Amino acid sequence: MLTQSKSMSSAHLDEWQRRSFDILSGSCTPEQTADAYRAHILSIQYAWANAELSSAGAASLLRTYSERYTSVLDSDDPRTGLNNYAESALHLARNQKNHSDKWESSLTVENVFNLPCVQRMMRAGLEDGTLPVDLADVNISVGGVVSGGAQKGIALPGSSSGQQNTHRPAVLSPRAEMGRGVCNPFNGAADSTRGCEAPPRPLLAQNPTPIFSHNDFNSGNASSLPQSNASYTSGTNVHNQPVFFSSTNPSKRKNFYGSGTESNRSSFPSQAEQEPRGGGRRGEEGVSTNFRSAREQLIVDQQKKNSHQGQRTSAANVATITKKSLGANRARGAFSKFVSPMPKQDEETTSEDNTPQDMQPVDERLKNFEPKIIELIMSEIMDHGPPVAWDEIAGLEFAKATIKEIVVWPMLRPDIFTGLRGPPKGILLFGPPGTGKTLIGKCIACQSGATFFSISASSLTSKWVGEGEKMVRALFAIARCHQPAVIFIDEIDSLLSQRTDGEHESSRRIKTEFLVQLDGAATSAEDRILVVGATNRPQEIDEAARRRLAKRLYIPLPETEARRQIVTNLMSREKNQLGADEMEKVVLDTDGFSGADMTQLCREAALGPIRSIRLSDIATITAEQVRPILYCDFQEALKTVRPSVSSRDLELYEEWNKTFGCGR
Ligand SMILES: Nc1ncnc2c1ncn2[C@@H]1O[C@H](COP(=O)(O)OP(=O)(O)OP(=O)(O)O)[C@@H](O)[C@H]1O
Ligand SMILES: [Mg+2]
Repeated sequence: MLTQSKSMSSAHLDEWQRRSFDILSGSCTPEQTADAYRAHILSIQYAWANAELSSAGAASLLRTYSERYTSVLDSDDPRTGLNNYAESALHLARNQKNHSDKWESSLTVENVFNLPCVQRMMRAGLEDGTLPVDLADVNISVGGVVSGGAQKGIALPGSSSGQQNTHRPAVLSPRAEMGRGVCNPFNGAADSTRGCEAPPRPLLAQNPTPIFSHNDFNSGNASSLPQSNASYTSGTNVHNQPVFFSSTNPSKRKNFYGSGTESNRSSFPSQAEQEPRGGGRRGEEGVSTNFRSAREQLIVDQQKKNSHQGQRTSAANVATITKKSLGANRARGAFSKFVSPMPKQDEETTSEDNTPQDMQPVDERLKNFEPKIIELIMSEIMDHGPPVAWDEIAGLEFAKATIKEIVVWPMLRPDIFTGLRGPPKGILLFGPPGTGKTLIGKCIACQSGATFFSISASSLTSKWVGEGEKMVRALFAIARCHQPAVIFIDEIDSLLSQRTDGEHESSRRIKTEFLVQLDGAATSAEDRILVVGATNRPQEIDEAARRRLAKRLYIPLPETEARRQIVTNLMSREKNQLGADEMEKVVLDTDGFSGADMTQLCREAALGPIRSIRLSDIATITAEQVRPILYCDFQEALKTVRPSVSSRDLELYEEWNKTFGCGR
């Protein structure tokens, strides 16, 4: 050995010698011996790789030490070997399920009779009156189902199905017939009409008979089987009298899965019925096994998957109906439920054509629009927010009456508001800031009963050329689908400002499209779409848009009465000691204030009692101990709150109203 490795480096040789000595000393455990041999093998490989050893020498050494190494590993003597192989093999055998466990013969009790050789034998038997193998003697075990061949509802050509209790087997032609013919071989022979009504008992488990093996049952009550040497001991053994079943009776098939009565158990389901039920088949036959063939399992899995998908799809459909899009129909305002901008798992469900459910247009008329655009527009629908009543809007009686006349009533009674009484298709609310234009829009949304689209100019603009026009088109198309509809465009001046030569092409095109759509909405008499625009810069609105927004209503600064109403409304919710004369003084002092300014003044005054509390008390004082709002608080507030609308601006509005407004 050492001579073979003469050329190995001295260091390796030293190691080699030490290991060899250890092995030979007999003091090593099998593990140490195996390790030493493995180190030997590595040394040989190393030496050969470094050309310290010839190939022939390396091969010889490797063979020798590999054999020794494996002999240590495989030896089942615990003193000299590790028995790795046996251990792992046994471990595998113990713990790992053998795939062959799941193998099932493709032969079934149905198809075995379709085999040409079987057919031949049966035909031969029919022709000469004898069978090469008497089916009565035949016990068939296929795929876990044992069947006495003569018991099958075998219908030979020419034989009638009514030939019950005859031992002569017939050719079982249709597959279903054969399946039907397979019966429990423990039937009582005397009552063949009952078919397989004998108490069920495990078949294969007790009598694993090879295919087409002859019965070796003891002869028993064979009187009813004159030509059969098959035997049975009632209730225990197979009796093989021929029994014919009518396989075409669907009720029988159903009964198989029915109440489990004896008669029900007598009929086996056809293959078509058996397969989807998977492993339950044999369980019902009495063999308690949960085994399913791979194909059965596949079918069950697919059914589960399909039904699950079906549920998901229907759930997604419901989601599509109830919640058309992300954010669509979303409640706005502080009290609305948060809707995540991220689509939920269920919402990502796609339909068969892989179109996300959410993205599917809900109306035929919208099919030309991209789902994303529809999505965006739908998200602008204002379903409900904090309700605003007409009474909450102080003053503005003429504007409110006009809006009721042309918005609310026609929406509620379209049958009356027809022809010349038909409402205008566009309204412009203009006036100084903070006078309640947006408030009116919210009130229309609540009170009109129409689908309310609250559109901001920014949602209709896009950096992509052409996208903005599509958005405008989609907006009107969707509004048509949701009639009656109100399209409220706050700050409409930013969308429909006058078209100039220097403006960007895309914004110009959006405007044009909007004007076209506005006209389109106006020309169609049936459409009940109202565009309500609000602006505090009416002079900037394009003249073409101005014409289309036929009813232009001035929303002025609140008059004395309106201011009183605002203050009264707001103070009624707070603890105050404002006398009537003091209230009057407040109202007179606030001439030129807008509704928003009045609100701001009241807020400021409401802070007066809090400011009067000493800093040390602020943490401990109860709400009841806070003093009521007094006139002096308003006086203080009036020092800081100023009207936001200048008289010069006011003149401009008045002027524009005189020129273009529809007010009196
Ligand atoms: N007529 C009013 N009656 C009661 N409150 C009003 C009235 N006008 C304004 N307000 C108060 O002012 C707030 C702002 O009003 P709103 O937003 O409707 O003004 P606007 O006319 O739309 O202003 P802008 O032109 O700046 O958009 C309202 O929330 C409301 O509290
Ligand atoms: Mg506004």
